Amino acid sequence: MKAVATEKAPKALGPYSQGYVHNGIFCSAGQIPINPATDAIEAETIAEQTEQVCKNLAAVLEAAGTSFDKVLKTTCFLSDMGDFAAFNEVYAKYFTSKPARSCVAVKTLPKNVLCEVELIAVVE
Ligand SMILES: C=C(N)C(=O)O
Repeated sequence: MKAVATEKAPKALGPYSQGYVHNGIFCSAGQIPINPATDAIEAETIAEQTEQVCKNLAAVLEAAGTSFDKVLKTTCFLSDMGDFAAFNEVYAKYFTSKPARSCVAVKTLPKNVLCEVELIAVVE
């Protein structure tokens, strides 16, 4: 089992890793829209926050030796299901292979962000 760690994605906010690879499978931690260069949340709108989340996921996927086209499943957390359409618009640009997905609205997310996404991908 190998922990994934990259400075191109935000540091963990608590007792967890950015992800783990085991037996050809990568499981990521949930990514929220922190800019890893500044450790700050600069993105404001759901579109901007989704874009930052996807950039962070790109970084952990790369560090794990895989990519968006190898993603099997994502889990998406929104703080407001009213953001569903705007979230999907940005999400669809990155997840072009349309992996399996669950999307739920939750009461609050860490740092009061609007969205968080975690994923499972194949590492070949
Ligand atoms: C942001 C997270 N992934 C967390 O707090 O677990």
